Amino acid sequence: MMVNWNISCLQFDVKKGLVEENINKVTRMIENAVASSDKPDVILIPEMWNTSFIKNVSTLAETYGERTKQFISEMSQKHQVHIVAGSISEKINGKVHNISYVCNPSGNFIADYSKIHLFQLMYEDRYYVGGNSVGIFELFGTKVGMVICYDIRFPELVRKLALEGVKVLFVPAQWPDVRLHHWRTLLMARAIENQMYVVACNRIGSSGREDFPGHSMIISPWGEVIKEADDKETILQATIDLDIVQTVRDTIPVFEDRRPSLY
Ligand SMILES: O=C(O)CCC(=O)C(=O)O
Repeated sequence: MMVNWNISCLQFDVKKGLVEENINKVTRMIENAVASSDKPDVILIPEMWNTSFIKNVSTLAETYGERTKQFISEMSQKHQVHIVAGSISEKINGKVHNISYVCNPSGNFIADYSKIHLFQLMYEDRYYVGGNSVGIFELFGTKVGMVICYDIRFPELVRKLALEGVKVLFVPAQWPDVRLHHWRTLLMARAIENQMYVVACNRIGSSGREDFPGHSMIISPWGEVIKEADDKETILQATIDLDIVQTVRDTIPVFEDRRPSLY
């Protein structure tokens, strides 16, 4: 089992509907990340990173789902890195999902997760269907989980992942500036209450009336912010030590002290 993992979050301005431009950006950022002295073992990219949220989502989902997956598979293999590929729109049985794929260095997809909670405030529920299963998979022999953006408002979901043994939570997002304090607070709370690492990658820039603040974060199981980006394009890098999860869980044994029969 590998204990120390190098993680890189690619924080950038996702261009609405401009798939090739976004793919080129991610290509360059992955090349830069793997060329650094802390070559990542895992790369995380933001929610809906290839098209952003667009009106004609159904057409683009059809056209670019496979194209995008092929690209991720090639990049993972070429650079020998795991990629937690944010999310994309993909049409499955005629319905569009906000779905993330995890690819290993052999170029094989080892997991997917379709966003469970759709964000009504931005009409996501009009264009997408929600997923029906939680996102749990293994990296280097350790259980990890994934939720997407709005999902972090649902503590029950992340607690369920923790109870199933998840030690690291990946969170791709397009979280707006006006609720930046919710983003930071909720991510820290999920890390503290579940005593797990939280690795969250947000976008920057603007789309329509929405501004995005970045502030991608890597948070320890003790709730400390190990690294936090500002609102500029960046590769947010940190090494996480998986042994710390058990140390924190032994220090304050919340999982032993829970009394689920009462709540
Ligand atoms: O919950 C929020 O405030 C933002 C969620 C969101 O923008 C999304 O899930 O796309």
